[in-house]
Amino acid sequence: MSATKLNGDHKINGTEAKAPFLIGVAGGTASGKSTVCKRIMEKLGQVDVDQKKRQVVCISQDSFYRELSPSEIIKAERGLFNFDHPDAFNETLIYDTLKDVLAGKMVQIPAYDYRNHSLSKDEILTIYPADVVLFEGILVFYFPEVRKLFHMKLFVDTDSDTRLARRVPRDINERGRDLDQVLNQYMNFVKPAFEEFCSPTKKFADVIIPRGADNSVAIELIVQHIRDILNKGKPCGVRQVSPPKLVCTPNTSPSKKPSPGDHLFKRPH
Ligand SMILES: Nc1ncnc2c1ncn2[C@@H]1O[C@H](COP(=O)(O)OP(=O)(O)O)[C@@H](O)[C@H]1O
Ligand SMILES: O=c1ccn([C@@H]2O[C@H](COP(=O)(O)O)[C@@H](O)[C@H]2O)c(=O)[nH]1
Repeated sequence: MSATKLNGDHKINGTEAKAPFLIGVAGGTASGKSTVCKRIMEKLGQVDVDQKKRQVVCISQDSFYRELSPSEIIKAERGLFNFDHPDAFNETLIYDTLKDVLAGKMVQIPAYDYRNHSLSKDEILTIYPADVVLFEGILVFYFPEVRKLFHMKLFVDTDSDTRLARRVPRDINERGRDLDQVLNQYMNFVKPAFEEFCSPTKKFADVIIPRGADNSVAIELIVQHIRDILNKGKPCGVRQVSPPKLVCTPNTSPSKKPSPGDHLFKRPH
């Protein structure tokens, strides 16, 4: 799954691959994990940047659902497969992929096709080496070996009624489900698995974000912390990789007015 080609900042087959700062973002379904990641990327001026040049990238744990057998697919179509159990994920592939990411390698991962309960054969996402990698999903802190890889762990803590109220329209409108299927799956699998497997991982978080993306103060603090860590080059907590060498340089050149995406990180000369 990992590729050997590295982008311009790296030596192909060399030793100077960039080691990113790896952030895990966990939380219950529809808690706002993806939205929080998007806000972080926006605040770091990354959203409009070309994929190959992004300094902050995001990977979804959903790209690591394991392939289902034909009988499991039939169950899934009836809302009878437990996609919220740790066994639904390919733990080894998550670990190996994150190790490659930490080694500064480019990785290619399939998008997840929620309508067909399978990894997309057509949409392959290329994750180029970056300075900061966000890895988001319901069970990203569940597997101990995976958990140890993160430099920072965030848990998006949104009230379960709010999460259900968001999940129902999302699953119907974006994931091709009907109301009965969504509610049955929620009551039979999603809610019990959240309580058994996801919620207990909150204790591993460095930062808990109540109310998810609505919590702009928490997001701003996290973004500032990421900037500080990158500037200092000395992340605290688990350290398995060298920090990226970045300095925070707002573009204040008198000849050029700063514009929204025009800020934050610049490599030292
Ligand atoms: N703060 C918020 N206010 C309103 N809607 C939100 C908020 N955060 C997320 N949503 C919506 O809820 C749904 C789930 O959010 P998402 O970020 O995809 O959650 P997750 O990644 O945890 O599943 C999406 O439709 C999203 O637009
Ligand atoms: O085929 C599938 C795969 C996953 N799900 C549900 O998705 C959520 C995880 O995604 P979030 O974006 O974090 O909500 C999980 O609760 C699974 O139940 C699915 O329904 N079908």
